[in-house]
Amino acid sequence: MSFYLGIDVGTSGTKTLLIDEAGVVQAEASAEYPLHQPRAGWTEQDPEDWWQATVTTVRQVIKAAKCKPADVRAIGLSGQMHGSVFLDKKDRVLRPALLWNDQRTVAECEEITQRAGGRKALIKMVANPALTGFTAPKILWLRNHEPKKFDRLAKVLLPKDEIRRRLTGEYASEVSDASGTLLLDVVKRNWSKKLLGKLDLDPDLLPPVFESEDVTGTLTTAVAEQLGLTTDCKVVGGAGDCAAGAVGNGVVRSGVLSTSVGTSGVMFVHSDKPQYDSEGRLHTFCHAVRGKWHMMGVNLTSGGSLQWWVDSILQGLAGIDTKQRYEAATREAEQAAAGSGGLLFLPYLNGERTPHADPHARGAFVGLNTTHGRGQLTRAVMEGVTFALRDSLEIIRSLDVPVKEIRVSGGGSKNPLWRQMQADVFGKKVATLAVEQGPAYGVALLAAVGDGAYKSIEQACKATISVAETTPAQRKATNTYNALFPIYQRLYSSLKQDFASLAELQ
Ligand SMILES: Nc1ncnc2c1ncn2[C@@H]1O[C@H](COP(=O)(O)OP(=O)(O)O)[C@@H](O)[C@H]1O
Ligand SMILES: O=C(CO)[C@@H](O)[C@H](O)COP(=O)(O)O
Repeated sequence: MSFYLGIDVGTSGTKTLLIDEAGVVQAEASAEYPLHQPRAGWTEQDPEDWWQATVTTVRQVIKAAKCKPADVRAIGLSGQMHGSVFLDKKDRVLRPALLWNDQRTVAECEEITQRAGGRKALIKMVANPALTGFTAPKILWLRNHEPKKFDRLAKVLLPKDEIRRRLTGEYASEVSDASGTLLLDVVKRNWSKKLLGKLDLDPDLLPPVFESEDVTGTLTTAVAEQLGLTTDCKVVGGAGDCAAGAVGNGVVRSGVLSTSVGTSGVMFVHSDKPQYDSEGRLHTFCHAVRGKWHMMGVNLTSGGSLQWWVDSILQGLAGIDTKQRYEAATREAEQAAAGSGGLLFLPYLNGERTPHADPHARGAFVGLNTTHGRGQLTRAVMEGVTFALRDSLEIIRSLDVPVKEIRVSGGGSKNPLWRQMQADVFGKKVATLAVEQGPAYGVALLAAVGDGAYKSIEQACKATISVAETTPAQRKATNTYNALFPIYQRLYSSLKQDFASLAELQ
């Protein structure tokens, strides 16, 4: 029997699981680590924390599954996208990694756009506009703000690719995650020498780029010993967490769309050819499926908004564990009617990406009155997050991309109220999968494909992934949300200037 490991280096923690060749999960483990915010809008993590979490969870999973080391044939890696691991020539980490939701690079985004010859020229080279979360502006930030460290810079790796380096001793990336650096020619699926030249960046700073199912190396002797595996164990390219999650949801063909309510919110659609939103609100990235692409809208503080609300604001619920806190809060939200009594919430707590690429945008409750209670406020937070996903869905629909089926995933979608709310806000039934294991499952499948257990990723998904349940939209709630959504959409335009003025005062 062959087994495959999937490792997802997430923002809140690393999740690892082991599947057999039929795709059945044998064991899983997770380990959390801190996120550092040295200033408002800055987010950083220590790559060493990711490595320790990887070692701990792999060892736990191997111990629990009781499989023979030689039977673990391949590993797939997934991780939070866009993060920058800066290494010197001896592979020493130069500073904490800047993360996907870090907003410090506004000036560097302008610099990139200008050096590229304007926004249109940039999109032609790398399929996307410059956004603060992406990796290229982080490299320029290091050059502009920490020049001594930049002088020692030898390699820039994405979070999961740093884990790959530690597992195999190899520098490598793959097309889906590399798309989010803003340095990949997304159409040609290789680094854009043209943009690197215009940015005056040495191409050697970047690792070779593979397709997601390609084998990029095998475990080093020391690591194989440390993890209780063998040096024959392969490590495949893997995928950024969005593409990996999509593979884990079976979103590997046209017409199927997935949403994820994690810390971030993602609306992801498969595409057989590169397709663009001319306004650059959706990202156009390579899919983890060979020769395919995807578009996605990303909300920076999606489930993260409910997490903030429940953990930081609902102090009355302190003292009970996280799961119970969410359950208690959402039970109260369930008592409130759809539309939260005319209360709207904007989930832009840390700025936003889709549809408003605005690092200065902030959260807001609008429409408060003295009859509103805690349940309505909690419900408004969940509805605001769901409206933000609908913003992406509307852009996808406006591009004539077929939307036949919506599959929901992520921690938030495990909650029945949030599943129903998504169906009602989208005005379309949503599906949940029999086994929803997210990005770690997706890359474990990629590892199985890389090892030859399946002919293709499409075949692997067909054999292992099935829909368990569908939640239809309720007409009355959909009507309420259809009436509120245009008001929600107008609020950002009304407040945009004030968000900018507030930012100046900080
Ligand atoms: N029981 C629950 N009810 C509602 N939302 C939940 C529940 N449990 C988790 N969540 C939401 O899921 C989010 C975490 O989802 P997850 O997919 O684990 O995120 P990530 O991988 O980004 O850390 C939390 O921020 C929270 O909003
Ligand atoms: O920035 C993006 C995708 O473009 C995020 O999706 C990150 O990849 C992190 O995701 P989570 O840790 O919230 O799942």
